[in-house]
Amino acid sequence: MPVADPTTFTESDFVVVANRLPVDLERLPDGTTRWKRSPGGLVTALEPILRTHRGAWVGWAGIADADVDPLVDDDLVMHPVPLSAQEIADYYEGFSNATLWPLYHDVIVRPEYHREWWNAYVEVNRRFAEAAAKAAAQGATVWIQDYQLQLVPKMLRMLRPDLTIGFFLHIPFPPVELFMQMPWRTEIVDGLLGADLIGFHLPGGAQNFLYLARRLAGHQTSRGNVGVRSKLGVVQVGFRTVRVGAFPISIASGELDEQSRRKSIRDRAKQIRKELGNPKHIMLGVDRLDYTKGIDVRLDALHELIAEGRVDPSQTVMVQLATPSRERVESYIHMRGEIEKMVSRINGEYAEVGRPVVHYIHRPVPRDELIAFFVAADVMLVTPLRDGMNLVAKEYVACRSDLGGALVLSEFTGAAAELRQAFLCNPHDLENVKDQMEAALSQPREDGRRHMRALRRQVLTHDVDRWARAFLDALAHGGAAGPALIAPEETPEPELTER
Ligand SMILES: Nc1nc2c(ncn2[C@@H]2O[C@H](COP(=O)(O)OP(=O)(O)O)[C@@H](O)[C@H]2O)c(=O)[nH]1
Ligand SMILES: O=P(O)(O)OC[C@H]1O[C@H](O[C@H]2O[C@H](CO)[C@@H](O)[C@H](O)[C@H]2O)[C@H](O)[C@@H](O)[C@@H]1O
Repeated sequence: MPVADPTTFTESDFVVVANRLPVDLERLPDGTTRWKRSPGGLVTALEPILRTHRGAWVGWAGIADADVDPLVDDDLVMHPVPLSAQEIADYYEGFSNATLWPLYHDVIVRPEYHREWWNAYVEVNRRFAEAAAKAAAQGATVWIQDYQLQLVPKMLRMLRPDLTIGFFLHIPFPPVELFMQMPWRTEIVDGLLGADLIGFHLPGGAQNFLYLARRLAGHQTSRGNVGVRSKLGVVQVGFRTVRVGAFPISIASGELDEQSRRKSIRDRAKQIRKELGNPKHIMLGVDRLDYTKGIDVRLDALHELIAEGRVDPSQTVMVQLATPSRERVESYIHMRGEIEKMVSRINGEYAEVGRPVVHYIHRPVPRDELIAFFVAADVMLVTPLRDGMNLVAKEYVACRSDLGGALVLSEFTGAAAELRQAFLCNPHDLENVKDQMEAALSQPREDGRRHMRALRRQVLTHDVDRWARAFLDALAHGGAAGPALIAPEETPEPELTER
């Protein structure tokens, strides 16, 4: 990737600010470095958008103390924000991923609250705000992403009042009772309110935030429910109007549909089936190795289904692709051990030599290989205990132009609100997960085609471009409250502004 001369940069009219750049710098054992694609759905979703907008991306390069100049790749300008090893420990692994991540994912793991982590979070958010202020042209639009950067909207507004500022949260915004645990709860709500528009995946997250803006921060807010890509909520912050809305993210579904039809991918899918021993059923899981994803849930369910004779281990294989993630955070280390024990246990009890029941891969696989797995899989298992959206579920559907396959999908994902024809399951109810897995495995072909057709209609008509356009249009047409927003039933209730 070419490294550009920083003196040649002009400031950009459109800037995305995210914890990670779309590429990570990797240090190789011989001391040299190379760039590789960053993990996760945020990068998958935003990279194509930013390339079409010819914008700039401000983010961390993924390793400690990397003092890297701005880079250009195909018209996309990237501004690396350096983090020290201590800041990675306190801001990224600590406050972002051992405080906010578990708190916002229904406290599946107990969040830890440490003042030094918070201090690092404030400090690093300030650095991102300063980098964004430098990258943005006069009057530019700046779109800040996700829970790692919730203080940036307010900090950036103070530095650059000329900017239009959007914020999007990619993970769930928690119920009020949980958010109230946070010792710095008011600072976070105030930080977000620096934006002109705050976006969530689902209306529920937006409602939770509106309540907090009223009860915790003492601002007047609109009444009535927030809609999906419509009917925004309003928070009146002094003379400024902040809008709050629901914008479910998606994928570049048309492009993925096309890629998955390629002969090379179809051939590879057939070869995968052969390499797996031509089983009758292939079940697939694709996740970052994260305790929110419910990988343990699907392994437990498979184990019991085999033990009860409802799944035949000589005819069924499960492939679990688990990308390494946040590997130094204690809860992730623990979970990896548990999952690997479960995989060994199932194989120990039911595999034959040369024929494992569960194939477990703990490293990222190339994109084309992943698409071939989606094409090959008869049943896709997406069983998170909580997930903001889950793009994998949408990717599977986009890859099934053959109308084959079945999707088992947790009700606790954002995607479940849109993919109603999936085999929806409650991951906290193991019997229900087992029933839905069994139903997906034995679904009659014609029913499967009908379900997949409906799922594909949803995913292909609601792609990532539509998501970005809906958010950016709402951001551009902000300003003073529009006529729909000052309707009588949305007049703020004075009594609710009490602390
Ligand atoms: N190329 C590649 N992409 C992966 C792999 N594992 C996961 N992904 C991608 O990472 C993204 C995960 O997004 P999502 O399901 O929303 O979950 P998130 O990890 O919590 O952001 C999807 O676009 C996946 O296709 C892998 O092994 N290789
Ligand atoms: O950057 P990491 O710590 O390695 O984590 C990867 C990303 O994980 C999260 O993704 C979320 O965003 C997806 C797209 O909106 C959504 O589908 C998914 O449900 C979320 O979990 C995280 O929010 C990103 O910031 C991370 O980069």
